[in-house]
Amino acid sequence: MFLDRIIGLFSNDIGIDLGTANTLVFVKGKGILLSEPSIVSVDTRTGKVIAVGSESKKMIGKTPKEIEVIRPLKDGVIADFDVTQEMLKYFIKKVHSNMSFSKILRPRPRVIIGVPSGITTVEKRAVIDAARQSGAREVFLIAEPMAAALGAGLPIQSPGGNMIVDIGGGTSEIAVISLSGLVLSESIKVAGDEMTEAIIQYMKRHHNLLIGEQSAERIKMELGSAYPSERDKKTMVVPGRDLRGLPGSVEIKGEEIRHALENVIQSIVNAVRLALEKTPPELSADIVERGIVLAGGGSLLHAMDIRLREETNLPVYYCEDPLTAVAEGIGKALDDIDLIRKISLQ
Ligand SMILES: Nc1ncnc2c1ncn2[C@@H]1O[C@H](COP(=O)(O)OP(=O)(O)OP(=O)(O)O)[C@@H](O)[C@H]1O
Repeated sequence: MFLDRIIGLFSNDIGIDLGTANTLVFVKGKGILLSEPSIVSVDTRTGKVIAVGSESKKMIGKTPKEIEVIRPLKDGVIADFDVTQEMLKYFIKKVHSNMSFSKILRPRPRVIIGVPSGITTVEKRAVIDAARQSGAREVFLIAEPMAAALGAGLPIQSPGGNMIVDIGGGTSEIAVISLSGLVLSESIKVAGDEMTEAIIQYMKRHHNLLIGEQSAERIKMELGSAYPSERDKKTMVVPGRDLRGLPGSVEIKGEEIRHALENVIQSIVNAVRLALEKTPPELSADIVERGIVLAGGGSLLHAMDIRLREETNLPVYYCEDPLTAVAEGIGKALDDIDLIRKISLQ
């Protein structure tokens, strides 16, 4: 116990938003020190990790066959345990490498990790084990929508309904929070990455053009939208490979991409409606007044707020920075051990 406290003094506690698309690390007292894609490149002959994070993302679609670019998380949960552990180890080491004590002592931080609210017991164990084996001395898990609500500055500890819609890469989570607890949560495995995939499939089916994930993501950000607007008229020339395998390009319009994304968006809208239907009436009244708060990178799809406003007849707002809300929320929890104990999932 005493030794643990001494070690704690030398270790900067950290919060990790372990996302399907991006991992963010918040260091207590310092803020978000790392934000990198959750991607790892592995040499398949030796099993050795070659690159992690941003370095690895640059390799997508450009590697020789002996290098595999892996996303160790799928749908918000660990799909490849060993690679996730390597990635966590690398990120934890990276944020600690600038701190002088770490040259003398191996840091053993307390770690809080944001996970999807629908996580199973087995998946929880996998996340905790990965963090422990990456050097954590104590691990707490908190539900991503709870962390996002904290990060967005919602009054989660007071009696009153707060609705947060967190659209990430792999999961969309809708939660109603009151008195530091999740009154209800809906978690669906449909979010930003499904939008990207829908664009890849659309280009293949309607334009006979094969495009990579990075091009599809760019189209989503520059042309995609969730509601009719001026963007419908915007055009873009997309390079790719035709079905014969030859390089080619096609001009596409915003309106087409809006239609290509429709099924994915409708699934998210349906999940929000379902959550609203399940919300106890007393809390519904608060949500009518306070509105719905949007977080997560997927919510940045153009006009997502307008679409949800139209579909629910409720006010819908973005939190200050949707991409960092979960990490900021975990950061706030790091300052308050009582709050951590109250909201942690274990
Ligand atoms: N401007 C934008 N427009 C549309 N989508 C965007 C935009 N910016 C980011 N995204 C999408 O947001 C997603 C990543 O969001 P985020 O980093 O919140 O997810 P994550 O936390 O890694 O995922 P999860 O919570 O599901 O584990 C990606 O699908 C990315 O393409």
